[in-house]
Amino acid sequence: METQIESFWILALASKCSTFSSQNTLLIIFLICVIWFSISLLYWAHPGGPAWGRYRCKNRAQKKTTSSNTPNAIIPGPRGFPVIGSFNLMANPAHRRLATEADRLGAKRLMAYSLGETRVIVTCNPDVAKEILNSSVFADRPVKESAYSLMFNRAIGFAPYGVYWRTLRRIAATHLFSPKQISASEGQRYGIASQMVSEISRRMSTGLRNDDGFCVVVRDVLKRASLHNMMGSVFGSEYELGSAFNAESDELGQLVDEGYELLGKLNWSDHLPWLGSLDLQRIRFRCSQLVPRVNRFVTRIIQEHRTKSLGTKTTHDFVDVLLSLHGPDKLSDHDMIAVLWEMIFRGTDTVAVLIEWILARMVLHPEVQSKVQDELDQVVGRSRPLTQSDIPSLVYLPAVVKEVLRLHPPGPLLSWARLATMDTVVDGFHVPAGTTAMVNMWAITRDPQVWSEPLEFDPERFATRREADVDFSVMGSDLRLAPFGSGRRTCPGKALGLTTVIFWVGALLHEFKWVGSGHDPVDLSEVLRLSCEMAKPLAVKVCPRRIA
Ligand code: HEM
Repeated sequence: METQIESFWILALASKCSTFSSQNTLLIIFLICVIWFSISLLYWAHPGGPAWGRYRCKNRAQKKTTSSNTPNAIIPGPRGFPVIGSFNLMANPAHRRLATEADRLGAKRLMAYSLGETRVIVTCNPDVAKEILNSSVFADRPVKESAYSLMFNRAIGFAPYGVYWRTLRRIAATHLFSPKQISASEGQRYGIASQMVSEISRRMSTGLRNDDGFCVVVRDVLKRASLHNMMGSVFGSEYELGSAFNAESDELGQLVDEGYELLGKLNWSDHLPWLGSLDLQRIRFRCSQLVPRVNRFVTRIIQEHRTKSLGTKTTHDFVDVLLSLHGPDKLSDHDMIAVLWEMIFRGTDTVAVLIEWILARMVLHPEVQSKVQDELDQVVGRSRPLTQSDIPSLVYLPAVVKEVLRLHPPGPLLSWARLATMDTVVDGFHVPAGTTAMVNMWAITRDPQVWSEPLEFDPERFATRREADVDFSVMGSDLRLAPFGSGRRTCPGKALGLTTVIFWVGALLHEFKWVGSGHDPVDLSEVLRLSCEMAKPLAVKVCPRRIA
């Protein structure tokens, strides 16, 4: 903006000049470039890089006219590159790069950096994380073009903090995520678990064959099971996992995959607005192709529910709930589509990604797997499948799930960042309104000052070692391990997600012994998309262990 104003004055002066020739035009363009370049360098010279430099230069000028009591210590951080800042830090896997940089600069408590024109702060410290996540100042999300294009600004995830967002959270908390609703969907979880067991057995006998015999790649089964589970709770639909062709769930699966890919990308034009019209990564184009397909799909489901509710429908899914709202809670069709689409979208990948990490760890640590299975044998016995009522009697299985959440949180940077809605102070530093704040949960859960032997996979730390750790809550009260976030924008689906993961993992470990495929050993490399997945899908062998 400043550069544009300066250019305007130079051009205005030049136009008054009688000797305005092509030679002078070149000189003026050269001068503009020099001025632009000098200003860029000036901004870039500040700790944290260009976006922080721009803010401080402007603010210094303002401070001369107003008196301010805010702390003026400078948050340490990398300068990155002129104009673009530290885009390199967001290259995959961003959580590792950010942690290494914070360590290098001694800025683990708070580090500032720039993504183009966006000021960002990130913490690798549980106390500072608490300060950020639990503050009402950070209850908003930064604008992300793909999220807005995909309608998430009218759903919970990206709705601005305010009455509309609060209404949606209340409706979802009452009708989808309440303990009553979660136990009402017990039968559905059980049914899908049995289907998974059959499907994995089928794939094991007919699946991929290598020198080592047959093996099964579980990701597809987990994702489809998770999608069916959400479609059941939200749309009331039921599908068979094994059925070779199911047009409806295939189509929704594709829509979710495409949305997941788009939302997980770092969009340059979110941070360099002057690139906006170019759509260099084709994100806007792909969103514009996806949204009409989502609209058509969800509108059809809503219409079917409208027609059915005119008849004698007894069961109530989340579409029925939204259609029954009245008064100020009533949603337009467009908003309803956004909310339903978000629930399917968010509930599918997180659960599947986490289960794949847990199974990978079980293959890598057979002694831990045996211990879970011994507990299952004691509590359930081998003559019947696991049921939800067995879960409260299990101690070691939840400890294993917590330990995997610690080492492989599906959202290592807590998926979606927060936005400062007003000037504030974090860890004694002034943080201006409009700053994006991130928590590096992955770095916190691997910090040797927070966890003893943090790189060891050791579920015992949550099972037997100290009483306090058996009761350790991963739901957001203790920021040493808060994989679902914390504060006002904490994950509303956390209880449903965790219940599903614990039950399905329990069922899969009760039914099968999981061993590595010699041909495709377990590879713990990560790739950070919207969630942090295994870069190489898990391929395993399973042996039935229960008496049929
Ligand atoms: C293992 C499972 C899951 C994990 C690890 C997870 C993780 C997260 C995280 C880290 C956040 C950001 C929290 C923050 O900013 O403090 C989040 C937000 C959210 N999650 Fe989950 N989640 C899971 C399951 C689910 C499920 C099953 C649903 C819904 C069906 C869901 C719906 C949402 C929504 C709507 C938000 C946005 C909340 C808001 O902005 O107010 N999540 N989740």
